[in-house]
Amino acid sequence: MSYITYNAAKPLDFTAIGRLCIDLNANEINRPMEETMTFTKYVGGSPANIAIGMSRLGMKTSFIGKVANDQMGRFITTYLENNQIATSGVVTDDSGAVTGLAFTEIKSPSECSILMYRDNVADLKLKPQEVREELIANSKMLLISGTALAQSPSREAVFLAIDYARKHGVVIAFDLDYRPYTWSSPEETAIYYNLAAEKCDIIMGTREEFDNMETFEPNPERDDHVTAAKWFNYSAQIVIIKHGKDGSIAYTKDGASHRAKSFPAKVIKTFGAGDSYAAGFLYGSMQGWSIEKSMEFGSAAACIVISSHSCSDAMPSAEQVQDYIDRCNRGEIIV
Ligand SMILES: Nc1ncnc2c1ncn2[C@@H]1O[C@H](COP(=O)(O)OP(=O)(O)O)[C@@H](O)[C@H]1O
Ligand SMILES: O=C(O)C[C@@H](O)[C@H](O)C(=O)COP(=O)(O)O
Repeated sequence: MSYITYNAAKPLDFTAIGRLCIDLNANEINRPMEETMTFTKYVGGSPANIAIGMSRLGMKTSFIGKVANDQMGRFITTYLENNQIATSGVVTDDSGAVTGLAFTEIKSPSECSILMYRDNVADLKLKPQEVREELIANSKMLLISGTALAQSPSREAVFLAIDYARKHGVVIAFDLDYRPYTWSSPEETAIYYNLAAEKCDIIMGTREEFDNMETFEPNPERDDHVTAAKWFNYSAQIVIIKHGKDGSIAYTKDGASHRAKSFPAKVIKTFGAGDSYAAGFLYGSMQGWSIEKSMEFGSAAACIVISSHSCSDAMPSAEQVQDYIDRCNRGEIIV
């Protein structure tokens, strides 16, 4: 059972709204950033990574966002176009805003962190009037991402996109994607995350990300079941709580829970796991696969990305993901 019905008449499979940024991933790995001298540039930002993942998996994909009017902004737009992602919804800032940067530190395969430069970033300047209704109306799924709710006018742009999606029968997926930068208080974070989550069909996040939403409804045991149950009183059909290497649990509106183990992986760095998992899972859901099969696909896609240097550029094709699953099942991936 797949739990979600997509409108097959819509020409676009997937539209994401939110940040388009740059990742600068440390080339000299297994050391602190203080000792890192060179970085490789990739397109980044969680919703951008997920859109690239969906496109690599063969989904007709478009993006709604804002880029800086500079070399980095043009690099991002060109990369999306080269990856068959429609950019008619990507507007260029005219206020002198800059491109958000995420420098990544890879101290060890399990000790990774991100140093973000996000003052006056173009992605948070997306205005409601720049959100093209027809792009959303023509999509089977809209993906929103929590960081875009951190500031106005991007916050209002995302809420308008949600309204358009609901008006036109578009499935809404919410990747919580919590980045502390640009949020001003735990209360502000919880209020806007909750307001958005109420309207979404699929909600995905890590345990820590869901904790941030529970400021006003403490869940002292950090019980996944308690967390998920709340959302079935609103619009949610599926709530996924991710636990890194320990796998993930999907709760569904019928009261069932579905667990996915992680696959073995030769990990280079852990970031990018969530974005590739999201792309793999959402792809499976759009194929009408069971929750378990979709989660398995997401988990294997995550392994491919965390075994690679980049997030966006390493997003796999469906054949690569299936091959990874087959190799794991044959015991060929030994960590
Ligand atoms: N070290 C790991 N080894 C294998 N799979 C992993 C590992 N870390 C994450 N994953 C896979 O990626 C999924 C998402 O990872 P997680 O770390 O929970 O999300 P995020 O990157 O958003 O923090 C997990 O459910 C798991 O399937
Ligand atoms: O989200 C960002 O702005 C940075 C990402 O591009 C980054 O590479 C990353 O951290 C991915 O996040 P994750 O998939 O949740 O680990």
